Amino acid sequence: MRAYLYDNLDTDCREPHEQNPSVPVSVEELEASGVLYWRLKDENFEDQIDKICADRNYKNRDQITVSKQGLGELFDAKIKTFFAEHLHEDEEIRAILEGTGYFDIRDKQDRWVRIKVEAGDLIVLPAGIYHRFTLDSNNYLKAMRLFKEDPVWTPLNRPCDEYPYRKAYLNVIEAN
Ligand SMILES: CSCCC(=O)C(=O)O
Ligand SMILES: [Fe+2]
Repeated sequence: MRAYLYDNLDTDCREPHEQNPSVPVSVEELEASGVLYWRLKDENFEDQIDKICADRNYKNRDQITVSKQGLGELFDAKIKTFFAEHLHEDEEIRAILEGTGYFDIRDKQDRWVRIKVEAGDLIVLPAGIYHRFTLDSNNYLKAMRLFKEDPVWTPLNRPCDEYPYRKAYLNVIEAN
């Protein structure tokens, strides 16, 4: 995983969009915005996932393959929804199984931070954080999705900041 400030250029979102010179963002800075990261080793991958699920009370899991083949005729619409800035009332938890892609999060200074993920990365986006997702130019990512409850997966788009979990998120971030 690598994170850096997004260049905010209006070009294809699948390009790296890394500022020049690059402004790296550390795991600690991501944590300050409530984003958690684990690097899972290849051996006993599932055991590591099971331990994180037990520690963080994640009860359900499924898989998603974000590709033309994986999503079929839903692909274009899903890609558009994923890249539309949104938040959830629950954590967004993804263990990357294959491929690569980008999660963009709005940090606590409201800057776009691009998080490049690859197989072996596990990322947790906190409830209430504004984020978006895109594939990169490889156009393929397979991820395990973990959930505290049964997923009622409701991406809620900006600019409404009145959501209770947005307020709760901001309170937690301000408290840090
Ligand atoms: C790899 S799926 C991530 C896309 C997303 O933000 C979502 O599921 O809401
Ligand atoms: Fe999301």
